[in-house]
Amino acid sequence: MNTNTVKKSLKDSVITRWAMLLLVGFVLAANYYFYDALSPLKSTLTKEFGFSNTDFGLFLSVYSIPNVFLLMAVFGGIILDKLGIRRTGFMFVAFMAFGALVTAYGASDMYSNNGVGYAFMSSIFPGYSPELKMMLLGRFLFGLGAETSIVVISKIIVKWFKGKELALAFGVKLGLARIGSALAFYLSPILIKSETGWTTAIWFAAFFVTSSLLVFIIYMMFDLKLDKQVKPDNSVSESNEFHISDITDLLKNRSFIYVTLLCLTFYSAVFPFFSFSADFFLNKFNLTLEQSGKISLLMPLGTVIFTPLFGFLVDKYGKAATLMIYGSLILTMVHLAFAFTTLSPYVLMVVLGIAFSLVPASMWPSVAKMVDEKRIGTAYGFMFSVQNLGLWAFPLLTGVILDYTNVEGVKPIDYTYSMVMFASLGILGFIFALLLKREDKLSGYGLNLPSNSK
Ligand SMILES: C[C@H](NC(=O)[C@@H](N)CCCCN)C(=O)O
Repeated sequence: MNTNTVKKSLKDSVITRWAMLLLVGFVLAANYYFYDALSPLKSTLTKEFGFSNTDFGLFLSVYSIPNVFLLMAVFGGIILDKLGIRRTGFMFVAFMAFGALVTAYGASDMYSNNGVGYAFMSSIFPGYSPELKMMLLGRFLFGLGAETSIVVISKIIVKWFKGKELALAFGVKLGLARIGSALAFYLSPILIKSETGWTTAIWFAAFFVTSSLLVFIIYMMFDLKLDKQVKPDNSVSESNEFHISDITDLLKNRSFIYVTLLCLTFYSAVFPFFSFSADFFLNKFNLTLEQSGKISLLMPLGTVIFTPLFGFLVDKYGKAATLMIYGSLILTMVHLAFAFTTLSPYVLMVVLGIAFSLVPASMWPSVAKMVDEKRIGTAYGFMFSVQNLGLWAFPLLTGVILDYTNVEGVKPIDYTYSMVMFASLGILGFIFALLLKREDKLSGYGLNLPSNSK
């Protein structure tokens, strides 16, 4: 046997690795679809179950509770680095599907007509409707599974693409996720009008997530095959002991701290805003639900094009640290424009899509430069838990601000103060992006260098 022969594995085949990306992209699209599917239904939930702005904010933010207060994304990342992609992925995608089904059940007539759990939910916290409580439980379980499954998918991308087209792959992966969000804003307002009742919109979302579990099982077969090729005797598993120093080392790494804080502030100014955006356009520009839903979906649609494009540019020319600064600045300007001008929301949402491509396309592959691949699950999990603090607090705060600054039942709802809050988060993100770039000169991770030069 010629010992100089370099053994080819599945990931050396361009077609196979991009096919893997499509498989896990489907799982991610389903995840994002469900996350956003109820946002265009805010006014329907108010009509059907009497949700206030705060109730709606609570419903959005309960997604993050397991990840912030039970540190599930951190534990998920540690479990991932220890148990490996297949077992961890299966477990958390299954949680996500179960949570989605419970949410849909909570909104269904089956449940309202004294279905399983109705009596119990009626007996606790009587200030909240039984529907809201069951839906909160479902979204809690969904969030528990959804965040760690994004960590798993990020690790899958690093596994197949590191040293190759990593930033482009992250960009395409995020593009697929955003197609899920865009579809949600497009389809939900249509599905609520369906003959089978408005809850069809939620059931459809829940079945989409459930189907993604089957797709993940298909991915697992390829993952197993790759592991057998890369570790032929299969005796060395992916598992790895976790040491507390894995976390303390991350906390001592200033670049990692800045990127985590940027992640927290930037995403807190995007996802919570996005969840309220259909209602915001409806109120500020006096539009119908369908019109405002269509404006909202311009942002994720824009990112479908721009994120892979910026990913490609980051791979080829670098400049990730600089692009994160521009992204945060643009984000701030868009929120200020939403707050104080009547500039076309169509244009502003596309510009927001550019900001929301610049930062993610640069941020996630940059982490792979700062952290060893064996610890990447822990690192992404940690970032997600911190970020979820924002995804928990800011939808809630938005709802509270809206209820506080508006008279109940009076339309249109004024969003100015909420938009100022989002713009302030953008400014903080801008500061952390500047600090990250400065730190990179000292640490030498080469965040501004092309992907394959590090
Ligand atoms: C990769 C990144 N996703 C996240 O940061 C998630 N923790 C939050 C997802 C919440 C909405 N689905 C992204 O989408 O850029």
